[in-house]
Order: sequence, then structure tokens, then C-alpha cells
Amino acid sequence: MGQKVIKNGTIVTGSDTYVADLLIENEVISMIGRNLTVDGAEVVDASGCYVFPGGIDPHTHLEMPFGGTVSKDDFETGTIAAAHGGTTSVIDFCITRKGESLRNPIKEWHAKSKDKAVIDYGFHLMISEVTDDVLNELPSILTEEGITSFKVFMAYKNVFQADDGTLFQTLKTAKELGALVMVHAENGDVIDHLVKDALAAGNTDPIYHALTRPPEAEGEATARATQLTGLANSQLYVVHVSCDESAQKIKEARERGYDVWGETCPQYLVLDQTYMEKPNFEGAKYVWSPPLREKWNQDKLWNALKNGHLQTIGSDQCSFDFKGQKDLGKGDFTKIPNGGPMIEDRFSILFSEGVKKGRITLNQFVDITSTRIAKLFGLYPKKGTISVGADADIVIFDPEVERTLSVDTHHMAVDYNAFEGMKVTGEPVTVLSRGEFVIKDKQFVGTLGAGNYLKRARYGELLTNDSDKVSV
Ligand SMILES: NC(=O)NCCC(=O)O
Ligand SMILES: [Zn+2]
Ligand SMILES: [Zn+2]
Repeated sequence: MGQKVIKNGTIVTGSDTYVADLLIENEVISMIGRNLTVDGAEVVDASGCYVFPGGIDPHTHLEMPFGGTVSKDDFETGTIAAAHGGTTSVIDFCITRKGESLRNPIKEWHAKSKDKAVIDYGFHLMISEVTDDVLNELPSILTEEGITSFKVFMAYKNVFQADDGTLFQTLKTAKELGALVMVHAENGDVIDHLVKDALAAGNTDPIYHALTRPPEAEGEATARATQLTGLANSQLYVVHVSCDESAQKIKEARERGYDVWGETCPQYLVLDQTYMEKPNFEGAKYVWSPPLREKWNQDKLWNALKNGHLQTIGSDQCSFDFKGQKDLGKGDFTKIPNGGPMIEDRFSILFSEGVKKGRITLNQFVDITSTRIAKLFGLYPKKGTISVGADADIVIFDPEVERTLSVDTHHMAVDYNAFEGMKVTGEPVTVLSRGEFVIKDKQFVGTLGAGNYLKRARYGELLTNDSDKVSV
């Protein structure tokens, strides 16, 4: 791979903003300085643009079986769309099955991703039960696979839901092994009860998905998960926080000194529950779990990001076509596959709605979309920052261009965009993954299978390109 110099851009990290040039050699950033000239190096002009570390999406479901169907974007279309949107690494959820070796789904996830991913990728491992077999397998999964985060679902009764004992045992095991536990925090039993009541009363429209999953069910589960984390003296990351009820519980746990972190998603910051009332079943496009909330929650979530009570943003990418997939739930909202297309717009929504509207600073934007995620999930400082020795995962971002989000221009494989017609400011122009162009002048120029599988460091450890893992 030849050398490249990125010139005249404004480099932005989670803590600093400065004008400098970057030299890229052998997949990494090898020099940062003013007026760099290197004979034979390709010059990439970033005048007028920000130069960000590539976004890291900690929460994707690519080609995931759900609700009798499979999410539409796979590791090919999903990672191409991610790259267009300024994301250069994703961590996808590997879904396990009870009574089976954890190795089987991991193999399946490798098979799904290896020849398709155009950017780097890692896996989280879902834990649905903790048996002796699972406990015996887990240590080698950390060391051999570099999978250092486990997800437990407290919702989706009779599908993914684990009980409190499983969550507690997972927290204890994670502490021993050095893994981060992620939790989908909604009270699945209460939701099941409310869903049965709604269906018995003939309430089958998409809006009842939201009405049967109230904020209290999310707040209660979040509080329970954080308390169990305190009891186990472990570490917890609450995914897709949708409402003030849950954000408050995370803040309280952190104030108590618990090692608890929270992620929100673009949809909860921008869309609200009224979208689920759209006619002609269009409300189904906006069915996520947890559901969209009343609008006033959005200011609370933005403030939580600004004040550090929530720390990251994930896409929760789990896309289904409106025609042929979402419509499986016509006449019964419980059959609408949960999730939406979000991998491409995560970065730009946070920039446009967050930085441009003065809700967060530019450096917070980088921290929330990249640096903090790299630190929590064992990728830092190989990923998540711009420094000498880091992977040259770079986004050259035009902060002034105005555009309209639409299914007509997005690169995700589905037949709608959740932000259809929304105007945003700012766009990734050129994106590099380990020094190679993936997006050049807004065009995809990457290679299927060029993405590397990421073996991640344990919770609290660094991952560098020099020595594989360094303790801190
Ligand atoms: N969030 C959602 O609605 N779908 C994806 C699966 C999950 O994260 O719960
Ligand atoms: Zn979830
Ligand atoms: Zn999810």
C-alpha cells in the first residue's frame, strides 16, 4: 500500500481540535505535523473539512434472524452503508441458541461476514443461559476469539429473554474474565402481560407496540440491572436507552459509583411516538424495542449525552423492508419485526442535530461516536482516535453541505428511510479504512472482504498495533 498524506484538514479527536496533516503508511497513521510533504505519497486534500477518527458502531444486527424473518442488510450492504455514513468499524451481535455450543453461532457469524465486510468488524456474544458448558467455553472465547462483551436480553419473553439469575451469573463471570456485560433493559414479563391485554381488547395497530412497552418497564429493568451490577461488583453497558426513566437510573447508578454506561440511538433523539400512528400501517416502519417515546424525552437524552450521563450512540441497525417484512405484523403488532435502518445515518444525525444545533461540542461528538466506544469495547487506541500508531481509519467530513435523507439516496438495502425528507448539515466525503479508500468523493471504492475481524482487548485493557494487548 502506498503512502498517503491528508493535507489541510482540521483534525478533531475526543479532546482536541487542530489543523495538521497526516501521513499514512502501512495501514496506520505514521506522522502528524504541519506542511508534511513526502515524495511519492498520494495527497488527499481535506481543506475546509474536518478529519475525524472513523466512527465505531457498537450495536448492529446484520443478517440477524428475528420474528420469523432475517434483517435485510447483511455484512455487505450494511458495511457499505456504514462506510458511506462515516463508520469504519462495527460490532455485531452474535445470537446464540440454548443448549448448543457457543462456537456454532460464532462460526456462522464468521461465515456471514468474512467475504463481505468492507470495514473492520467484531462480535458481541449473546448469553441466553449460563450452564456449566457455557462457563467452560467462555474463557477460550475471550482469548481465542477476542469477544470481550456479552449481551443479555431482559425482554423478548420466550425468545431471547434471560432471567435475573442468568444476568447475575453473567455479570459475575464477566467480572472474573474481564468482559463488559451489555443489557437490553425492558421488563419482558410485564410487557408480555400488557401485550396479552391489548390483543384481547382488539388493539392490534403498531402504536400498541409502544403502549404495551411503557417507559416504566424500561426504567424498572434498567434499575434492576444496575443493582445487580453493583451486587456483582461488575461492569454494565445499557444498550438503546430510549427515555428519561432509564437514563435517570443509569445516572443514579453512576453516582453511586457503579461501573455502568449507557448508549442511546439516533431514533430516540429525533423521532417520537407519534410516528407510530402514521396511517396505512406506516407506523410499523417505526417499531423498535424499546419503542419511540413522547417527544419531551429527547431533550432529556441530549442533556444526558452532553453531561456524560449517557456516553455513546449505537445505530441498533436491524433493518426490514416495509413491504414483505414489516407487514408480517398487519393485524397483530406483535408480529412486526422490531428494528430499523440506521447504520448509515448515525454519524450524520449526531453531527447535524447535535453539534450544529449546539447540543454537544465537536469533541463530544467524536467521543460519543468513536473514542468512548473504542475504550469500552477493547479497541483503543488502535481504533477511536487520531494518533501516531493508530489504524488509519479516517473520515474527511464536509461540515457545511446540506442534504436531505431519503430512501432514494441511501445505501441500505431496505425500501424506506426512517428519516425520509429530513434535512441535515454535514456529510462524509472520503472515508479510509486502515489507509485504503472505502469511500472516495462520496463514491464506494472499497473491496468486499477487505474488512478485518477485530479481536478485542478485555474490558479496561488497551489494544495497540505494537503489542497486542497492554494492561492499564
Ligand atoms: N431494537 C430492536 O427493535 N431490534 C433489534 C433487536 C434489539 O436490539 O432488541
Ligand atoms: Zn435490544
Ligand atoms: Zn439491538
